[in-house]
Parts: sequence; structure tokens; C-alpha cells
Amino acid sequence: MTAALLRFTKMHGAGNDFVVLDLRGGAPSPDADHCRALADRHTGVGCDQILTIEDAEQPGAVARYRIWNSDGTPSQQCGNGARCIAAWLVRDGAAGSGEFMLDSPAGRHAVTPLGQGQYRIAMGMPQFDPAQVPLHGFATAQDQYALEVDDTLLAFGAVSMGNPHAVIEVDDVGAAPVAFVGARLQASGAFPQSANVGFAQVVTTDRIRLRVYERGAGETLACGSGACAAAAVLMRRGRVGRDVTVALPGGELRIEWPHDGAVLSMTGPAAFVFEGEWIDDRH
Ligand SMILES: N[C@H](CCC[C@H](N)C(=O)O)C(=O)O
Repeated sequence: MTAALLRFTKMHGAGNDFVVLDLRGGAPSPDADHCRALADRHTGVGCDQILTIEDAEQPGAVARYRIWNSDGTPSQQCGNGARCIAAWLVRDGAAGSGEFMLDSPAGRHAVTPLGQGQYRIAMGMPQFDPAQVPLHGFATAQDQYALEVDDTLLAFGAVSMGNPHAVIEVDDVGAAPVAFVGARLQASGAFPQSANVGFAQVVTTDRIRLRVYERGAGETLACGSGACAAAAVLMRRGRVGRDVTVALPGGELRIEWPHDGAVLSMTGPAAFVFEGEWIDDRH
């Protein structure tokens, strides 16, 4: 059997890295095993997530994108990925340099190219209803939940950006037990679809430090929807203002959420790394 060849683009948004596949025209989507093979940093291309570019299903959007984590599980949103898809479509010529619409499993997003590799994405309205996150065991939205996990009482916020997030406020993200606590909260059963677990430190009222233990990928250098989630939780609690910089290990994002009923916007970088052809000779 001759090996299949697959063209891809390697990109990253603040260090969160992606393999981008152009499936417009109806090429088949990757299955979980395919995603795991592509994402493997030794035997594949290596990435945190695989992103596919597909034909928009509804008129008015330039394209739609879908997301798979490196473990092969799908997601409904990827903020850093959205900026990379936007950059890819601008370079491809499918989108002009002005504002355009882009669809994801989480909805429709206005994209504003800002130049110098910066993009602003309307990420939708944060959803705090536990049923929307989803978060089990709590009937109404709370600014902070308390849960006993492995004999430790954990306090966290919970919000959906289309994908589920838990946000734990800490005094020093550098010292936070990100993998230990992140994995245990994911496995606790409180989040039936698991969750991306953010560890957030309020530096000033307009600056947050953040590390995220992502669902399906572990700790990444940046998580765009995680930055949106952490900012939304801390803004709603009044811990920070409505226009903040989120400093992640891989770079900085700006989050604006004028008020609770508004759409939240994220601004940040998107970078091309290389183009390639994956030789899929899995047997
Ligand atoms: N791990 C996430 C998907 C990627 C999100 C992240 N890379 C971002 O930039 O938002 C999930 O399973 O919901």
C-alpha cells in the first residue's frame, strides 16, 4: 500500500502550536488515530491541536474550522487556533485584509486583522450556567465553587467559551501544581466533558498571569479560550477591570469584555512556522 501524503501548515499562537489542514472542497476529516499520529512530537509532525479549514455551512462566513486535541479528542473552540486560521485565510487570499466572519463549532466569529501578525476575534458570550459548562452538582451559577478533590478542598470558577473551563485563582502561577491539580479536577467527575483547568494570578487590575492544563493536551504554552475564561471569571468577580492583558508562558493576549451581556473579544498573535507534507505510512 503506498503511503498517503498530506499537506499541512505548522502554525502557533503565543506558543500554542497547531497542524493546519485545508479540507475545503470536502476532503475527509482526520479520525482520532490520525490526529494522535500527526500530533506526536517524535514520530509525527508534533502539535497541541490539529485544526481543519472547511467550507462554511452557512452563507456569510469565509470558512469554518474544527479542532482536535493531540490525544485525538475533539473540541468546540480554540482561541489561539482561531487567530491562526484567520491568518491562514488572509495569506491564502480567501479573506481580505478587512473584517470577515469565521465559523467554529462554538458559533460565528467576527475577525479583525490588525497587522503585524495580530488578530482580534469576537469569541462570543461566556456562559456561566453550570448546565452550559457543563458542571455537575451545582444548580445555579456561582462566582466560586468549592469541591473536595482527593481530600483537598478546591475553589474554582467555571465557564464555557464553547468549550469547558475551570479557573483556579492562585497567588503565584509559577508555583502552582498545574499538572497535579489539573488532572485531578478533570478526573473528578464534576465536569462530564472534562475541562481545561486554568491557574490565574491577579497581578494588577489590568494584568493576569495564567497557566492552563488543557483538556486533551496537558499544559500548553498558551490557551486562548482559557485566557478568555480566566478573564471572564475574574472580571465577573470584580477582581480585574474589563480590559486586561493575560500573560501566558508563551505570550500575551488582550481580553476585552465591556459588560456581562457583551461579546468577549480576544486579541493576539498568529505565526506561520513551516509548510510540509506528512507521509502517513502507518500500517
Ligand atoms: N484543549 C481545548 C481545545 C484547545 C483550546 C486552546 N488551545 C485555545 O487556544 O483555546 C479543549 O479540549 O477544549
